[in-house]
Amino acid sequence: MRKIGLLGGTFDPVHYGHLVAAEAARDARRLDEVWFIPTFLPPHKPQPGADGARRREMLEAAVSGNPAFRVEDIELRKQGTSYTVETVAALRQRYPDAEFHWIVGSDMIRDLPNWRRAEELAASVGFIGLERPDQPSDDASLPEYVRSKLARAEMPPLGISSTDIRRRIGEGRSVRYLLPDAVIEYIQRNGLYES
Ligand SMILES: Nc1ncnc2c1ncn2[C@@H]1O[C@H](COP(=O)(O)OP(=O)(O)OP(=O)(O)O)[C@@H](O)[C@H]1O
Ligand SMILES: O=C(O)c1ccc[n+]([C@@H]2O[C@H](COP(=O)([O-])O)[C@@H](O)[C@H]2O)c1
Repeated sequence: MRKIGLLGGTFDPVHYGHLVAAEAARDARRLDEVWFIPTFLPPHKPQPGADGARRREMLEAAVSGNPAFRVEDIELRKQGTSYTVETVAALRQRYPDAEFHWIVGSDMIRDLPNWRRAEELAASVGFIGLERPDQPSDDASLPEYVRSKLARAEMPPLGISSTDIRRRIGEGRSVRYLLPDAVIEYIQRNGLYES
Protein backbone atom coordinates (compact mmCIF):
# COMPACT_ATOMS: atom_id res chain seq x y z
CA MET A 1 0.00 0.00 0.00
CA ARG A 2 1.38 3.41 -0.99
CA LYS A 3 1.91 5.80 1.92
CA ILE A 4 1.00 9.34 0.97
CA GLY A 5 1.56 12.45 3.10
CA LEU A 6 -0.87 15.33 2.53
CA LEU A 7 0.26 18.86 3.36
CA GLY A 8 -2.68 21.25 3.18
CA GLY A 9 -2.21 24.98 3.41
CA THR A 10 -2.91 28.36 2.00
CA PHE A 11 0.59 28.54 0.49
CA ASP A 12 0.30 32.29 0.02
CA PRO A 13 3.16 31.91 -0.95
CA VAL A 14 4.82 28.49 -0.46
CA HIS A 15 8.19 28.78 1.37
CA TYR A 16 11.06 26.64 2.66
CA GLY A 17 9.21 25.99 5.97
CA HIS A 18 6.61 24.04 3.94
CA LEU A 19 9.19 22.19 1.83
CA VAL A 20 11.35 21.21 4.80
CA ALA A 21 8.24 20.12 6.74
CA ALA A 22 7.14 17.90 3.83
CA GLU A 23 10.59 16.36 3.48
CA ALA A 24 10.93 15.81 7.25
CA ALA A 25 7.56 14.02 7.33
CA ARG A 26 8.44 11.93 4.27
CA ASP A 27 11.77 10.90 5.77
CA ALA A 28 10.54 10.23 9.34
CA ARG A 29 7.43 8.25 8.37
CA ARG A 30 8.89 6.61 5.22
CA LEU A 31 6.22 8.12 2.95
CA ASP A 32 6.31 7.31 -0.76
CA GLU A 33 5.06 10.76 -1.75
CA VAL A 34 3.87 14.06 -0.33
CA TRP A 35 1.00 15.88 -2.03
CA PHE A 36 0.62 19.63 -1.46
CA ILE A 37 -3.04 20.67 -1.30
CA PRO A 38 -3.72 24.42 -1.66
CA THR A 39 -6.99 25.45 0.00
CA PHE A 40 -9.63 27.33 -1.97
CA LEU A 41 -10.89 29.14 1.14
CA PRO A 42 -9.14 28.24 4.42
CA PRO A 43 -11.67 27.51 7.22
CA HIS A 44 -10.01 29.60 9.98
CA LYS A 45 -8.20 32.39 8.19
CA PRO A 46 -8.85 35.47 6.08
CA GLN A 47 -9.18 34.96 2.33
CA PRO A 48 -5.79 34.43 0.63
CA GLY A 49 -4.05 37.40 -1.04
CA ALA A 50 -3.17 35.52 -4.23
CA ASP A 51 -5.87 33.61 -6.14
CA GLY A 52 -5.92 29.80 -6.32
CA ALA A 53 -4.37 29.50 -9.78
CA ARG A 54 -1.40 31.63 -8.76
CA ARG A 55 -0.87 29.78 -5.47
CA ARG A 56 -0.97 26.48 -7.38
CA GLU A 57 1.54 27.75 -9.98
CA MET A 58 3.92 28.89 -7.23
CA LEU A 59 3.64 25.43 -5.64
CA GLU A 60 4.31 23.73 -8.98
CA ALA A 61 7.45 25.84 -9.43
CA ALA A 62 8.55 24.93 -5.89
CA VAL A 63 8.13 21.14 -6.20
CA SER A 64 9.30 20.75 -9.80
CA GLY A 65 12.26 18.39 -10.04
CA ASN A 66 11.30 16.37 -6.94
CA PRO A 67 9.51 13.19 -8.06
CA ALA A 68 8.27 12.51 -4.50
CA PHE A 69 6.40 15.85 -4.32
CA ARG A 70 3.35 16.90 -6.29
CA VAL A 71 0.51 19.41 -6.20
CA GLU A 72 -3.05 18.08 -5.74
CA ASP A 73 -5.59 20.77 -6.61
CA ILE A 74 -8.72 18.93 -5.41
CA GLU A 75 -9.77 21.79 -3.09
CA LEU A 76 -9.27 24.49 -5.74
CA ARG A 77 -11.42 22.53 -8.20
CA LYS A 78 -14.15 21.94 -5.61
CA GLN A 79 -14.20 25.61 -4.48
CA GLY A 80 -15.99 26.80 -1.34
CA THR A 81 -14.51 26.45 2.16
CA SER A 82 -11.88 23.69 2.24
CA TYR A 83 -12.69 21.21 5.01
CA THR A 84 -10.06 18.50 5.51
CA VAL A 85 -12.58 15.78 6.42
CA GLU A 86 -14.23 16.21 3.00
CA THR A 87 -10.91 16.32 1.13
CA VAL A 88 -9.63 13.14 2.80
CA ALA A 89 -12.92 11.31 2.15
CA ALA A 90 -12.77 12.24 -1.55
CA LEU A 91 -9.12 11.19 -1.87
CA ARG A 92 -9.73 7.85 -0.10
CA GLN A 93 -12.55 7.12 -2.49
CA ARG A 94 -10.42 8.04 -5.51
CA TYR A 95 -7.30 6.17 -4.32
CA PRO A 96 -8.52 3.10 -2.37
CA ASP A 97 -5.02 1.54 -2.40
CA ALA A 98 -3.33 4.49 -0.68
CA GLU A 99 -2.81 5.13 3.04
CA PHE A 100 -3.09 8.85 3.81
CA HIS A 101 -1.34 10.90 6.51
CA TRP A 102 -2.26 14.55 7.12
CA ILE A 103 0.82 16.66 7.91
CA VAL A 104 0.42 19.62 10.28
CA GLY A 105 2.65 22.15 11.98
CA SER A 106 2.58 22.05 15.79
CA ASP A 107 0.51 25.26 15.90
CA MET A 108 -2.23 23.45 13.96
CA ILE A 109 -2.13 20.29 16.13
CA ARG A 110 -3.61 22.08 19.13
CA ASP A 111 -6.43 23.25 16.88
CA LEU A 112 -7.27 19.80 15.43
CA PRO A 113 -10.16 19.06 17.87
CA ASN A 114 -11.91 22.21 16.57
CA TRP A 115 -11.80 21.11 12.95
CA ARG A 116 -15.01 20.14 11.18
CA ARG A 117 -16.08 16.58 12.14
CA ALA A 118 -12.72 16.08 13.89
CA GLU A 119 -13.47 12.59 15.24
CA GLU A 120 -14.53 11.36 11.81
CA LEU A 121 -11.36 12.89 10.31
CA ALA A 122 -9.15 11.19 12.92
CA ALA A 123 -10.79 7.85 12.14
CA SER A 124 -9.98 8.22 8.43
CA VAL A 125 -6.38 9.47 8.44
CA GLY A 126 -3.14 9.48 10.45
CA PHE A 127 -1.66 12.81 11.57
CA ILE A 128 2.03 13.69 11.33
CA GLY A 129 2.84 16.61 13.60
CA LEU A 130 5.93 18.74 13.02
CA GLU A 131 7.63 20.95 15.53
CA ARG A 132 7.47 24.67 14.85
CA PRO A 133 9.91 26.88 16.79
CA ASP A 134 7.49 29.55 17.97
CA GLN A 135 4.74 27.13 19.07
CA PRO A 136 5.97 24.18 21.17
CA SER A 137 3.71 21.12 21.30
CA ASP A 138 1.65 20.01 24.29
CA ASP A 139 0.09 16.65 23.44
CA ALA A 140 -1.29 16.08 26.96
CA SER A 141 -4.16 18.47 26.32
CA LEU A 142 -5.24 16.64 23.15
CA PRO A 143 -8.22 14.27 23.19
CA GLU A 144 -7.39 10.56 22.95
CA TYR A 145 -8.88 10.22 19.44
CA VAL A 146 -6.25 12.70 18.15
CA ARG A 147 -3.33 11.50 20.31
CA SER A 148 -3.78 7.88 19.24
CA LYS A 149 -3.48 8.88 15.55
CA LEU A 150 -0.61 11.36 15.96
CA ALA A 151 2.98 10.58 14.97
CA ARG A 152 5.74 13.12 15.41
CA ALA A 153 8.40 14.23 12.94
CA GLU A 154 11.31 16.46 13.79
CA MET A 155 12.48 19.22 11.53
CA PRO A 156 15.18 21.85 11.88
CA PRO A 157 13.30 24.85 13.28
CA LEU A 158 12.55 27.39 10.57
CA GLY A 159 10.78 30.54 11.69
CA ILE A 160 9.53 31.28 8.18
CA SER A 161 5.90 32.22 7.52
CA SER A 162 3.95 33.38 4.48
CA THR A 163 2.70 36.36 6.53
CA ASP A 164 6.27 37.55 7.12
CA ILE A 165 7.16 37.04 3.44
CA ARG A 166 4.13 39.06 2.27
CA ARG A 167 5.04 41.83 4.72
CA ARG A 168 8.66 41.94 3.57
CA ILE A 169 7.64 42.14 -0.09
CA GLY A 170 5.14 44.90 0.75
CA GLU A 171 7.98 46.84 2.39
CA GLY A 172 10.31 46.27 -0.58
CA ARG A 173 12.67 44.11 1.49
CA SER A 174 14.56 40.96 0.47
CA VAL A 175 12.97 37.51 0.77
CA ARG A 176 15.91 35.68 -0.80
CA TYR A 177 16.65 32.27 0.83
CA LEU A 178 13.23 32.18 2.54
CA LEU A 179 11.59 30.55 -0.49
CA PRO A 180 12.81 29.02 -3.78
CA ASP A 181 14.22 31.40 -6.39
CA ALA A 182 11.68 30.12 -8.95
CA VAL A 183 8.83 31.24 -6.63
CA ILE A 184 10.46 34.65 -6.03
CA GLU A 185 10.77 35.10 -9.80
CA TYR A 186 7.07 34.18 -10.23
CA ILE A 187 6.06 36.70 -7.53
CA GLN A 188 8.11 39.46 -9.16
CA ARG A 189 6.87 38.66 -12.66
CA ASN A 190 3.24 38.89 -11.50
CA GLY A 191 3.67 41.80 -9.09
CA LEU A 192 2.22 39.82 -6.14
CA TYR A 193 2.09 41.12 -2.56
CA GLU A 194 3.34 44.61 -3.47
CA SER A 195 1.73 47.32 -1.39
N1 LIG B 1 8.02 27.34 9.17
C1 LIG B 1 7.21 26.27 9.28
N2 LIG B 1 7.63 25.15 9.92
C2 LIG B 1 6.81 24.06 10.03
N3 LIG B 1 5.56 23.98 9.54
C3 LIG B 1 5.09 25.07 8.90
C4 LIG B 1 5.87 26.25 8.72
N4 LIG B 1 5.14 27.18 8.05
C5 LIG B 1 3.95 26.58 7.81
N5 LIG B 1 3.90 25.34 8.31
C6 LIG B 1 2.78 24.38 8.25
O1 LIG B 1 2.40 24.23 6.88
C7 LIG B 1 0.96 24.13 6.76
C8 LIG B 1 0.43 25.19 5.82
O2 LIG B 1 0.79 26.45 6.33
P1 LIG B 1 0.31 27.84 5.72
O3 LIG B 1 0.15 27.74 4.24
O4 LIG B 1 -0.84 28.34 6.49
O5 LIG B 1 1.65 28.69 5.97
P2 LIG B 1 1.96 29.89 6.98
O6 LIG B 1 3.36 30.30 6.69
O7 LIG B 1 1.63 29.49 8.39
O8 LIG B 1 0.94 30.98 6.43
P3 LIG B 1 0.43 32.38 7.04
O9 LIG B 1 1.62 33.11 7.58
O10 LIG B 1 -0.20 33.05 5.84
O11 LIG B 1 -0.59 32.04 8.12
C9 LIG B 1 0.41 24.23 8.20
O12 LIG B 1 0.23 22.91 8.70
C10 LIG B 1 1.52 24.95 8.95
O13 LIG B 1 1.53 24.62 10.34
O1 LIG C 1 -11.24 21.06 8.25
C1 LIG C 1 -11.13 21.98 9.07
O2 LIG C 1 -12.03 22.29 9.86
C2 LIG C 1 -9.82 22.76 9.09
C3 LIG C 1 -9.61 23.82 9.99
C4 LIG C 1 -8.41 24.51 9.95
C5 LIG C 1 -7.42 24.16 9.01
N1 LIG C 1 -7.66 23.12 8.16
C6 LIG C 1 -6.66 22.76 7.15
O3 LIG C 1 -5.34 22.78 7.65
C7 LIG C 1 -4.42 23.17 6.63
C8 LIG C 1 -3.54 24.29 7.14
O4 LIG C 1 -4.35 25.41 7.40
P1 LIG C 1 -3.82 26.90 7.26
O5 LIG C 1 -4.94 27.70 7.86
O6 LIG C 1 -2.54 26.93 8.04
O7 LIG C 1 -3.61 27.17 5.80
C9 LIG C 1 -5.29 23.56 5.42
O8 LIG C 1 -5.32 22.46 4.53
C10 LIG C 1 -6.66 23.78 6.02
O9 LIG C 1 -7.74 23.50 5.13
C11 LIG C 1 -8.82 22.43 8.18
